[in-house]
Amino acid sequence: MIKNRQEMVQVALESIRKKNEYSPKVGLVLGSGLSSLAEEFEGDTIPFSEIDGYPVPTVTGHSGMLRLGPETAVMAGRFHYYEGHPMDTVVLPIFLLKSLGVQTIILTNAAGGIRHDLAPGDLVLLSDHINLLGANPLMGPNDDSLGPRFPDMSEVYTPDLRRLAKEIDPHLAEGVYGAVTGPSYETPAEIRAYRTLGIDVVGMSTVPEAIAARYLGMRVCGISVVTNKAAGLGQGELDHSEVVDTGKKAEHRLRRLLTELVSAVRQHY
Ligand SMILES: O=P(O)(O)O[C@@H]1C[C@H](O)[C@@H](CO)O1
Ligand SMILES: Nc1nc2[nH]cnc2c(=O)[nH]1
Repeated sequence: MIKNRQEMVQVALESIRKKNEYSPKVGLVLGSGLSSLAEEFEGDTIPFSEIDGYPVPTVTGHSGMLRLGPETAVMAGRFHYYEGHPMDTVVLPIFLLKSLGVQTIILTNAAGGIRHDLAPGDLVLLSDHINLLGANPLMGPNDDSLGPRFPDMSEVYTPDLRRLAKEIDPHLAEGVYGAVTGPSYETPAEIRAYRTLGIDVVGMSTVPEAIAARYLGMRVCGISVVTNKAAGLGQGELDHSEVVDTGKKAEHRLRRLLTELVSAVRQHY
């Protein structure tokens, strides 16, 4: 299994290296409705379809391209467990970013707000997460040259990065992200249960990526865009097209946060 993943990384890396040789230190993954933020960052645009062995996103709002430049590598789109991908594929972008030279990763997503003070359009800086996916991307044989068999997860979201983000946007909310498989949204009863667990925002991604990134020794920052109140807390039914639309509307505030955070990271490390 591990061999497969490392082979996939190698194949993908070789096809990217035919296009450019940049080794940026900062990586970003853009969630639902956030793909156009990639244009904020300098680099060559490489469609996922031109990266050998790389899947193409099947979800609206994930454009499916890598923007690779001297300072940043931006994945506009990601692979979700609910799309039917094995965990190795879900975290392939993280292993690939690591092999490109990335040391700090900023993971973004669209999420449902569970905590009462969170409204659509709000940004939430992740302080921690709860993995309800029933799977972990590090299961299977371990390659000790990449990371430890039992990696510590007591500080997944690097405190220093959270401090930098709060300096840029002092009103930024903080909260715990809960990852579920989806693709069905939650029932109101599930949301009440998740609240008692301490989950502030709920989504279908990010956690496997964060686990893989910490395993690989990267600094990790997580940012959720609250695209809707979670099931039973708002009005009406949940709909992915609204998730994408609200994600796009939050782009302005997120754009400033991401661009300033990237420059702060470059100065800081
Ligand atoms: O990739 P993210 O986590 O931003 O996408 C969220 C979770 C589902 O893929 C989708 C549900 O609307 O948005
Ligand atoms: N699981 C889940 N994912 C989301 N992504 C955006 N909104 C939601 C939500 O309410 N629940």
